[in-house]
Amino acid sequence: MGDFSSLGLSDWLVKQCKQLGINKPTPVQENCMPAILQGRDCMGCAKTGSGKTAAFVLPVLQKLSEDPYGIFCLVLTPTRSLAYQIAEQFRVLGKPLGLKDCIIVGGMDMVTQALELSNQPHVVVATPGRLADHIRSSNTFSMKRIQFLILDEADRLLEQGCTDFTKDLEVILEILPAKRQTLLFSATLTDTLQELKSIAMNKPFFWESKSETRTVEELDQRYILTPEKVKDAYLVHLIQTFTDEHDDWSIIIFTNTCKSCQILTMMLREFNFPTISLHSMMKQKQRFANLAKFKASVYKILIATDVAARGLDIPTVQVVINHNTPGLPKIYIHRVGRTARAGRNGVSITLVTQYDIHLIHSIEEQIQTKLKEYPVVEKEVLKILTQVNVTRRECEIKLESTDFDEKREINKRKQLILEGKVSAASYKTRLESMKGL
Ligand SMILES: Nc1ncnc2c1ncn2[C@@H]1O[C@H](COP(=O)(O)OP(=O)(O)OP(=O)(O)O)[C@@H](O)[C@H]1O
Repeated sequence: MGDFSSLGLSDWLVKQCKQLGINKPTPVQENCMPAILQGRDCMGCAKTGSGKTAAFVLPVLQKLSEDPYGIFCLVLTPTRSLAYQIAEQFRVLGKPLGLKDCIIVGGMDMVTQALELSNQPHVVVATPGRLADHIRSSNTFSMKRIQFLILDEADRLLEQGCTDFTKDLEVILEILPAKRQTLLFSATLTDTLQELKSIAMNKPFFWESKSETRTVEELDQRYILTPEKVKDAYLVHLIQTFTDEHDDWSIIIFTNTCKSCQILTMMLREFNFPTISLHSMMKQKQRFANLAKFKASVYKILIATDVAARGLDIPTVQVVINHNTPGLPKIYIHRVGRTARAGRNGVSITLVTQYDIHLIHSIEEQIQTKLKEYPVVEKEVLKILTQVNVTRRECEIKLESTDFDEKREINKRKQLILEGKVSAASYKTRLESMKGL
């Protein structure tokens, strides 16, 4: 493996990398960076935690240093926290350039963002929805001269999931110059390859890490077969065991809904575990604050929905627990990829009920790895079963006495209005009936 200089990177950037402990390029960097520096479009597919971010940040910074002007580069990414993480990499590596960046995500003040955009930043990192809102509502900035468009987690941006970015992407692509370099990265590009190729128009250089498995070798992948009713007792038991055995550890627990995230957080706190949550029903500022506290190890346990499944890079995470078995192998790959990053070891434990066994089979088929059973002394779990289930029920009752469900309903309807599926008038009627007016 060569070093960064031999890939064509300038001395000042090699020095910046060294300062951050980035000495040797990872395979995705070694393969994609020369093509990007030559001016080619690029699609890079490499496992989670393999350094895809620096693979695009470094060449962009190099090109920017040769001919600096704003707005030079636009990065699109599916989640708000990822936008901050990517901007941070640009900021740290591009410090000697006096790089100006701007983060455009939902949940933050539009006016401040519009001002920042009109201030000609070199790099804009955005989630598609909010950037499209700015394009629709203002003409104070132009992206006509951008050199780079980067789609991070590109397959997620193009898939039509519960948050559908495709309409916003159309609005954004409309204002970008046809002559630009387009770079697409993800750990799971292959499923949407054809759609992606149509965005990277100019015969993209395609690189995929050659490996039989789709998860990293340093990850120990386990499962626990459990009846639904015993799941939480297993969870509490697992966390207690990790707490007893390790000083320097963090755990991310993934669950399928915001409500479940909230209840599990309340429940683990009742057991005095330092727990914090991250889901889309929380205000943006709260989400950032919680993530920062988790990163700083003030809280050792983060309970999250799939809003945190992709891209988050938190080196201290040693364990990922799937409280529900993910319905799609792709989601599993991203979730467990929050641990065992950049060559470190990690463990993932998926709680599997009898109804989820077929999901595990399709996950195993996709990742080309068999999950191993995680050994647990069942007697110990059964000892705490009643206490855990009673605590959970108490938490459910507590949550029901708050306006959590009402807020959830309001959020759902707002989303439908934004997507044009429901009229504002029918929303108002429903809201009034909910309030008993
Ligand atoms: N050449 C390198 N040597 C050592 N560490 C590196 C190198 N390049 C990147 N890293 C570090 O590896 C970690 C993971 O990188 P990054 O977040 O870019 O992964 P990724 O491939 O984008 O993962 P994901 O698919 O989960 O988003 C980061 O902390 C980053 O600083």
